[in-house]
Amino acid sequence: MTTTLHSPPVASLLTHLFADARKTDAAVLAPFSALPAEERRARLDNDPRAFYASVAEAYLPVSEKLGQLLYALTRARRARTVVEFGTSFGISTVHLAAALRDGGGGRIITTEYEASKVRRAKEHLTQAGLVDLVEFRVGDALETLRTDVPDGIDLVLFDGAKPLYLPLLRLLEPKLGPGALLVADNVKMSPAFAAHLARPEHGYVTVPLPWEDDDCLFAVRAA
Ligand SMILES: C[S@@+](CC[C@H](N)C(=O)[O-])C[C@H]1O[C@@H](n2cnc3c(N)ncnc32)[C@H](O)[C@@H]1O
Repeated sequence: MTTTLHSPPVASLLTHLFADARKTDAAVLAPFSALPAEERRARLDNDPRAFYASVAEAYLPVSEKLGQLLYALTRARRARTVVEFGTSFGISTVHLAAALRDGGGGRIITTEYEASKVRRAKEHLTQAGLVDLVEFRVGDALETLRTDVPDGIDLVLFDGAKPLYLPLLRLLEPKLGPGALLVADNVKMSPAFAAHLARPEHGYVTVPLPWEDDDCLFAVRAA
């Protein structure tokens, strides 16, 4: 028996997308990577909209490991409702949607600034045979997720502009179901978000994922 994640159309699409991402991102991000660390940090923190527009050709995907974890968590949670902040070209969305398919269905609401990225993400989800599970919202997540988000969210992936992690969490908190799962990538760049989750009175149990090449945080809404 094979999962949707490992089935031929999805597995070969992901192999191709990860390979293209390695090649494309190295080229697109080269000028940014050449800047001093402080300058890179300032660009990301001060004007994330301009930063993401300047690298709109880059995938900036989750790692293969994090993709596998997203699939596993979505299945384990028996998720029906998933929210994703940061669609890009849809690599993480494919993992989440494959898990929903294997778990019996559901809906991913995913949101992205760049309309050109959403077009490509839709193509990828269509190639994977998973597009029916995904609702794409184009625009700033703080606006696109302000309305029409159902109660009882099972899992949220935070993978967009880091200064928005905490405001978005606050926006979505009333909609989180008991035991909801949160996964945040590059969380060191969002210390206020990590600090909010770490305070016992906020009701989360958090686990940093100890991956040397990535800084992800996993949290459960436990109370
Ligand atoms: C790290 S990439 C997402 C990668 C994607 N999750 C994947 O694994 O393929 C971040 C994306 O979030 C988008 N983004 C950043 N801030 C956003 C915001 N405030 N609203 C909507 N999209 C945003 C960027 O344009 C970029 O494409």
